[in-house]
This record gives sequence, structure tokens and C-alpha cells, in this order.
Amino acid sequence: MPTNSHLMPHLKVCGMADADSLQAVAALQPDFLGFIFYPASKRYVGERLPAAAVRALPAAIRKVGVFVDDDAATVLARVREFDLQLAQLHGHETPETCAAVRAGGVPVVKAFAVGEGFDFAQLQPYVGCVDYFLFDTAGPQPGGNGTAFDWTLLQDYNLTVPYFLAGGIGPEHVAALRNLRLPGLFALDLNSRFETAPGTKDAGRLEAFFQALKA
Ligand SMILES: O=C(O)c1ccccc1NCC(=O)[C@H](O)[C@H](O)COP(=O)(O)O
Repeated sequence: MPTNSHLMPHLKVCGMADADSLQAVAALQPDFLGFIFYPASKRYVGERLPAAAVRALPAAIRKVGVFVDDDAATVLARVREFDLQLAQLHGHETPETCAAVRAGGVPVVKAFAVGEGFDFAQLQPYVGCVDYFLFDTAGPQPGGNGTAFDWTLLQDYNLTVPYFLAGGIGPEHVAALRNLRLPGLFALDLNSRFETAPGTKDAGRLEAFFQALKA
């Protein structure tokens, strides 16, 4: 079982789709930045963000492409175009699809929508096919729903795969996050609660959050 629960988790800011706020957020040096390649998302990269702007980000920031039910070839083509370091598969991708992306040389984050009665047994077939899990709140959209789930559901997590904690994390969670001791917790994923508009992040709010977490 991973034992890093007492350490400061890594930080990922997801759903970047605006060139100006991308620069401002990159200056805060988060560990990961996420880019959404799901056309139905309000944060779809689409025409809003040229690949060159993403490719030009500092190498220390790992760039994560977020995909929903794409095949491995589509994911890998975007990875090459945008110079992404990880693929986050946020739909109903099978372990085989995850393994195919990984076989293309790209570490995989497999997202799961968590609600009451979440069946942790469904994770087992993915062990060995993914590098990380991401636990997000179940909701009407595949992601970016802006609501938190009951994190105590993860208290008994006992798999070797580290995970990102996502779903509605916002400034009001600082105290709870500072005291959070969850086995396997690797990173916090921040998105809609730090936006001025979908895809446009509020760098000031993020900076205050980062500082409060690290204080
Ligand atoms: O954010 C989206 O619009 C989105 C749409 C479809 C699939 C995934 C999406 N986001 C992926 C993320 O990793 C988000 O950060 C995660 O869902 C948490 O978002 P939020 O609840 O807004 O904090």
C-alpha cells in the first residue's frame, strides 16, 4: 500500500483552454496541467488553444491530455501533436484501451466517477494497465461537475496504484486537505472552482490556494 499520505500531494490544474490564463497558471509551477480533448466539454481545447502554446510550456510541468472514450490511436495522435506527457482517460475505457495507450509510451491516468456505493472491485482489472487512478465525483458530465464526493470512501484504499483526488475541490477545502491522510493519495486535481469562465483559470485564486496548502 502506498505510504505517501503524510506528504504534500502534487497539484494538477485541469481544463486549461485560454492562452492568457495558461501563462499565468504556468507561472505558479503546478506539477501538472490538464487539457481537455472532449468536444462536448465547455473546456474543450478545440480552436481555443494552439498546440504551439501547449508545447511551449516549461518542461517541469507535466501536460495531461484528458480524453473521453477515444481509441488509443486518437489519444496517441493528440499526445504527439501537443507534446503531452500523460493521457487521462475519463470515460468508460477498458483495461485493454488503457494498456494500448501505455504501449504507445504514454503513462495513463484512468478516471472513475465516485458516488455512494462505489465498487472498488472494478479497479482491480486496471492494475498493471495504468499508472494512476483519478477519483472524480459522479455527475451529469463525465468531468468538471464542480461537486465533491465523500473522501472518507478512500480511507480503506489498499491498491498499489497512486491516485489523483478530483471533484469540486475549492478554496473552502484548504483546512480539510491539510489534515487529509488518505492511503495512495498522489495529487489534487483542481478545475471549475478556480475559474472565471469555463477554461479560463483565476491564477490569483489558485496562488492563494497553493500558498494556504503549503503554509
Ligand atoms: O472539466 C471538464 O469539462 C471535463 C469534461 C469531460 C471529462 C473530464 C473533464 N474534466 C477532467 C478533470 O480532471 C477535472 O479536473 C475533474 O473532473 C474535476 O473537475 P471539477 O469538479 O470541476 O473540480
